[in-house]
Amino acid sequence: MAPATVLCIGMAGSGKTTFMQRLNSHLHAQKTPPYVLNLDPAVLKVPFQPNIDIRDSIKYKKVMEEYNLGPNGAIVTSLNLFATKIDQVINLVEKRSENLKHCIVDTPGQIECFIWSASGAIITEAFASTFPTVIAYIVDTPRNTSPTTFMSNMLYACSILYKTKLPMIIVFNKTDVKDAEFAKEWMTDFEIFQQAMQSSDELNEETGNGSGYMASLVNSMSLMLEEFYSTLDVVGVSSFTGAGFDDFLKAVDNKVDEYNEFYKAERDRIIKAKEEHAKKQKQKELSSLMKDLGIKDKKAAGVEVLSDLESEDEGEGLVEPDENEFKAERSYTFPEDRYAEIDENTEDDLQARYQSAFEQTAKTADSKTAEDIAKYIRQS
Ligand SMILES: Nc1nc2c(ncn2[C@@H]2O[C@H](COP(=O)(O)OP(=O)(O)OP(=O)(O)O)[C@@H](O)[C@H]2O)c(=O)[nH]1
Repeated sequence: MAPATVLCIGMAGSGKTTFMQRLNSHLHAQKTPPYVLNLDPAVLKVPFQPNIDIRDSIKYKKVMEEYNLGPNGAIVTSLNLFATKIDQVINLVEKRSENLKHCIVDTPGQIECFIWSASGAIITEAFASTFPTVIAYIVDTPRNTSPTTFMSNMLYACSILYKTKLPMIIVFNKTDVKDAEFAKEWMTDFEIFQQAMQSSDELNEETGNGSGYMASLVNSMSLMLEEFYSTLDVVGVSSFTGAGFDDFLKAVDNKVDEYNEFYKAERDRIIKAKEEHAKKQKQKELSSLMKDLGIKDKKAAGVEVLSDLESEDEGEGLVEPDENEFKAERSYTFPEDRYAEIDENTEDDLQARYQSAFEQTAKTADSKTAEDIAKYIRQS
């Protein structure tokens, strides 16, 4: 069975690393030790034993010096370097997957370095396309008791859901300091949240009596958030005491079911659609190439594969030309004797020509894809 991958994401100081440590020991106590990854290159000490640690292969300080980068640039560059090896990492996890129930991943506190970078997307995608993958969004509960801070944090979580398109669990951490009931209530009862906002000093300071532009904006956004909350599982935990970790694991199981039922199907659909589009594109290119080569005997040339395309896309496929018109139009490209050669070619010979023409097209298509990827990375 494929292990459930939990990506721990959260603002700096929300307690991701401590949460990872507690989750690791909790799973060890249940005799189901997880596979542990640390993807934070800048962390000085990790209080758990990771199976794979980005710091073993990439020295963050050296990256800073060598590329003359600031702290965040160095995190992104370290992740870029790591992303080039992600297939090897996935292979390592896959090799152990038979005996694994969970794979847990710690990420850098600078969320944007991970979520909004090309390498973060590559790493997330590599996991999500191999294992059922869930985001655990860690929230520092005591620091989110103000409705505006709370809502900003939830908007950030929403943008992560939008970017990763993966099932998400909101984990209210540090419940030993502040119980998470207030937050759960805000997420389930819109009126209670509105009341909290109206009596919020923070909001009143800016708008006089909580009724200006800010208040109405916050109101509209909280309506949008209601929709977002309905897709989430919410748990309160204390990474210090270990409270709430059984609930968290139940939420992971729940989200894995959701992943298999909805998210995986959606992912597979997108990947299939992309593959089919690329296939059609290649067939189209091949079709016009065959036309340019002036190959008449479609069957001998092995182009019966085009029949689907021809029926779907009339006029764009390989069209049987009128005999006279064909010769008159193409005579400057292919002299008469060449035509004779084509017509009399054996099936094998034509197949070889077809093959080489196809490879040529494929090469062009690949280099275009590579160019597009480079363009995307440069833009993002
Ligand atoms: N009271 C309490 N403190 C916690 C809990 N979890 C973490 N902390 C404290 O919160 C602070 C930040 O914890 P970290 O685990 O380093 O947070 P992080 O999100 O990994 O931080 P970055 O690596 O900077 O992103 C530390 O002082 C922890 O001791 C908790 O459940 N309860």
